[in-house]
Formats: sequence, structure tokens, C-alpha cells
Amino acid sequence: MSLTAVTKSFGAVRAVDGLTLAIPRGQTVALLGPNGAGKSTTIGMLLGLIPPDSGKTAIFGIDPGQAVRQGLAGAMPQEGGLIPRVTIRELLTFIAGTYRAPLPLEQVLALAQMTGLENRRVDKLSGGQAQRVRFAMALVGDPDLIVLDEPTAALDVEARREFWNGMRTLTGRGKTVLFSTHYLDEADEQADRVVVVDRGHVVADGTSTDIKKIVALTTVSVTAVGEVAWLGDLPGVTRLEVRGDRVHLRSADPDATVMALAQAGAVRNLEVTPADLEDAFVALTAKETV
Ligand SMILES: Nc1ncnc2c1ncn2[C@@H]1O[C@H](COP(=O)(O)OP(=O)(O)OP(=O)(O)O)[C@@H](O)[C@H]1O
Repeated sequence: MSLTAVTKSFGAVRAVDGLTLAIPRGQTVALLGPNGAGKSTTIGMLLGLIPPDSGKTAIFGIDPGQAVRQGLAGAMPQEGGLIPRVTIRELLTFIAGTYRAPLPLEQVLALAQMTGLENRRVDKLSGGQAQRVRFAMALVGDPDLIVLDEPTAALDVEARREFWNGMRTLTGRGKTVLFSTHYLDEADEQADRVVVVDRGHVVADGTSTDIKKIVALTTVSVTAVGEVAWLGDLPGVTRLEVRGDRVHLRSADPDATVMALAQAGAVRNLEVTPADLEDAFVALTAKETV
């Protein structure tokens, strides 16, 4: 699927601003970004639900709306979307009727880890179960591309874990997956590729390891003794922060920083903390503001 230089404004707000993204078949991609970054609008355009002001979108080379109607792409609603007072079986059977070649109900239930629950009413489910029903709804047409807008928002840790277990079965079958998330650890754990979006365009694109490398965010910290401002000039240091009696040095070259600390005799209770994706994300989006 691809989005090429897509732009969308709502009044004076430019929600998506010249965004380009191509995802090859079989890849699982996380779309990561702060509130209002343009993730939902991007997904809406990709699915043909929101017409872009300019730019092009395609799913497997064809018009997105057509791809969705043909069952090539399946999407999961963020919340709601469940008709009350029907059973899971009735709901999924109804949706299956809208596709030409739906997956058999048993397979959908198995993929969404709902086997045995098919006679439950959809309004009597736990949050995690309801989310798995929405996930099942996205799978009924047996799509090759699955698009999920914040699939685990509002789920507790256990429900998130269950959800991703089901997803892994699908990615193991070579499906292409695009999901948006606020949970940075989730992007790190679940995606082959992380695309960071801010103010409507892509600010970073790579594996989570690549993104950590781009921003080189290792923190080297030592216990402060006396005047510490000079530590900010050590090799590799990009930022100095003093908290209590500790000095925290952000470093793009932690080996060089530690070596210089040692030479200066300033190694006291040394701690070296590697970057996590959350740090990388904050730094990437903050950098844009400068
Ligand atoms: N239908 C709309 N009408 C007016 N403004 C909109 C509309 N949809 C989105 N916006 C604005 O466009 C910008 C991008 O919104 P979007 O929902 O795409 O971001 P997001 O990254 O999905 O955010 P969140 O993580 O909060 O869901 C925001 O400033 C939002 O307020």
C-alpha cells in the first residue's frame, strides 16, 4: 500500500502535510505519534474514508475504496462499532454476508481467539473481548492488509497481551499490517518497522533500533561532586541535567563520554542507560520544534 505526498486540512488545521509512506507486502508497521499528529487522518485516507486534498493513495495498486469493498483490506474501528443485543456469531455472520469470499466463521473465531465465545452477546463482553470482536470484524473478509487505529487503546496490560498474541498468528501468515499506537513499547515489540509521524509528516522511519541510533540517546550518569558544568563539554555529550546529587549526560557517543569521565577521575557510581523508544520518540518530535 502507498500514500504519496498526501495532504489534508480541516479548516485552518493541516492534519496531514505531504506524507509519503509505502509498505511492502508482509510488513508490520507501527504508526507512532503524539495526539493530533495526523495518524487517524492518514489511516482514514488510506482506507478511502477521507478524500485527500492532494496526493495519491493505493492499496495493492488499486483505489483504496475498491480494495476495501473487495475484501483486500480490513479495518478495525477504534471504538464502538458493535451492534448491541446480538451474539458474536450473529454479528460476524452478518458482516460475512457483505463479502463475496468471507473466511469461515470458525477460522475468524480462532484467529481472534474467540472460539467458544460465539454465542455470547456482544454487549456483555469485557473490554478485551469486545476489542477482539472488532478485530474479528476486520478479519471476516480475509484481507491481505489489516489496518488498525489504536487497537489496544483503553485495554489493560493482560488484554493487550492477548490481543497481540492473536495478531502474531496473522503476521505469521504473511499479512501486511499497519497499526497506530500511543504505546511506544508496543511499536517496539510488535512492528518490523516504526514510522514516527508529527504534525502531519514522517519524522523518522526505520526499525526501532534504527530510530534509537538516529537519536543516539544513551544516558551516562554519575554522582556529582563540586562544580559540574564542565561535564557538558565532554566528548559525545549533547545535554547535561542535574537531578539531586546525580548528573545525567545525554550522549551520542557513550564510550567516549565514559572514557573522558574516567580520565578526569569523575566516575562515581557510574550508570549507563540505553535509549528506549519512548526517549527516541520524545527527542525526535522535540527536535522538530526547534
Ligand atoms: N474531522 C475533523 N475536523 C476538524 N479537525 C480535525 C478532524 N479530524 C482531525 N482533525 C484535526 O487534525 C489533526 C490531526 O488529527 P488526527 O486525529 O489525524 O491525529 P492523531 O495522530 O490520530 O491523534 P490521536 O492520537 O489523538 O488520535 C488534529 O489537530 C485534529 O484536531
